[in-house]
Amino acid sequence: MELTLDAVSVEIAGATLVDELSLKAGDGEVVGLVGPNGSGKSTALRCVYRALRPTSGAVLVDGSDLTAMSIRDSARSVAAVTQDSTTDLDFTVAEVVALGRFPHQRGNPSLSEREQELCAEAMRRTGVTHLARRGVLSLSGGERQRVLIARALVQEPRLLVLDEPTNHLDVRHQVELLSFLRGCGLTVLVALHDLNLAASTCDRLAVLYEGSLVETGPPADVLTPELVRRVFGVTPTVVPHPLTGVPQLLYTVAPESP
Ligand SMILES: Nc1ncnc2c1ncn2[C@@H]1O[C@H](COP(=O)(O)OP(=O)(O)OP(=O)(O)O)[C@@H](O)[C@H]1O
Repeated sequence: MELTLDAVSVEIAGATLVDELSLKAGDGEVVGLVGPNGSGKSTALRCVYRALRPTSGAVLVDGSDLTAMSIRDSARSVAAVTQDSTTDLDFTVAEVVALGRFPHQRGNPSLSEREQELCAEAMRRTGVTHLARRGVLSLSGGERQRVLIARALVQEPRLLVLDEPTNHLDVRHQVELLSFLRGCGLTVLVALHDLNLAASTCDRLAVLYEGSLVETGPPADVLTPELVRRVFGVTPTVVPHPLTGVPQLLYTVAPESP
């Protein structure tokens, strides 16, 4: 599925949070949205998973305007894992994962054999099978995050939108999740803070600064010391990863003089 953001702007209370953002993710492409705190990443993603309507511009999937579709129709194609995808109700893990089937169901809440297998497979993939009967409110942050990813997978989306999905995850689960995103074959739009993981995971990066797109391209073209200094205010040393050649950023932490 091809995703296009066409001059998307979001204005709230007179402030422009996203300013004419145009961006494409081709079928099966993994595109990373990076930028400092408050640069508009979550706001842009909200427009894609329909938690927010752009003030102007359009979000298109395979050329069709998302806002012209019913929420149920778009939820069959677009799944989101977001920082606010929490539930206040103490469903079990298995129940939360099964909720991912909701957009595909027509009045019949029981899962078919195929759907049950889909849920089991998603829980295996995300390593939460052993938690199936636990209440989600009792989980650790990382466990809950993996449950939400399992729920997104059973939605069988063609586009996966993830806002900081590695938050709360330990290093093994970060690497596993991002390796999954690399190989899943879905179109992926993911906001990431860790520029090294973003470089290793994404085909292309889009850099946001104060709501505007300042650079887009393959990680090796985008992550220059100049760009990182200009956008993030730190000057890294950029070295190729010894095994993959992907650019990796090293930072120097020195004690501030009193
Ligand atoms: N509903 C709102 N009303 C007013 N301002 C908002 C609203 N939502 C977000 N903002 C502001 O818009 C800006 C962009 O926020 P956004 O959450 O999109 O940034 P972000 O790049 O995802 O940041 P972070 O890296 O900190 O998660 C921030 O300055 C934020 O305070």
